[in-house]
Amino acid sequence: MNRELLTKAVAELNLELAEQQVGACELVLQELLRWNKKINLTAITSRDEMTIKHLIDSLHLVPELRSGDRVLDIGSGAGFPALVLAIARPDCLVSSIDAVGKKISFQKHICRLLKLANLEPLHGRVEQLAADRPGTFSLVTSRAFSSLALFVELAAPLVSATGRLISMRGVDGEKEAKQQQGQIESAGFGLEPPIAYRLPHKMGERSLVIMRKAR
Ligand SMILES: C[S@@+](CC[C@H](N)C(=O)[O-])C[C@H]1O[C@@H](n2cnc3c(N)ncnc32)[C@H](O)[C@@H]1O
Repeated sequence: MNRELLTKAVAELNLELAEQQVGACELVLQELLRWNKKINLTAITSRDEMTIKHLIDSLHLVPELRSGDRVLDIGSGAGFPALVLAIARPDCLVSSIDAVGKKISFQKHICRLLKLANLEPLHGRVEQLAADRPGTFSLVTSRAFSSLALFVELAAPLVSATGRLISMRGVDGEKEAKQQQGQIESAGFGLEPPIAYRLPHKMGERSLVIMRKAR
């Protein structure tokens, strides 16, 4: 992990991460590289790119969490953003779900290693979770999971009556959200102002599309 890059991003985002939380992020990347030699978990393997595209990108979601949030990260893969959220926000309870067992095994390994009690990695399909735990989560997130419309369709049954959905998207997030505003509203959500940001080292532009359950 590139500590300098991470520390700079933490300061710019006004986050308060203790040394132990920064160390936990470092360990996630170390373990990801180690596991990646045996099972394919990520295509990104350079130190700076992993720091930026996995850790710093995920950190942009941290200020959007409210204390006590019950978060679900759909299609969490090797744990981005779920692992970073759980490390950075011990005041929130994070569940993550992925259909691929080895990805969830990696997240469980990190939980054991870091004694991360506020992360619950679940192996399965989100469609089944919606049937098992309807209306459970105050915030449902995803990154690189699906179209915005499909995310809203799959997340809607899982979110609580006053909950929010946040889709981490590329540069076109705001445009996509406007194009699909009708569908989003018919699913029972209102669009909040999106958040656009740039990753360091010109590694891309990203956006957070935020939707709140309409009363
Ligand atoms: C491109 S990966 C993104 C992983 C991670 N969020 C990231 O940004 O690094 C999408 C993930 O969604 C998972 N996925 C796709 N459909 C799913 C479903 N219906 N239920 C649970 N997971 C699903 C896949 O197994 C895959 O790991």
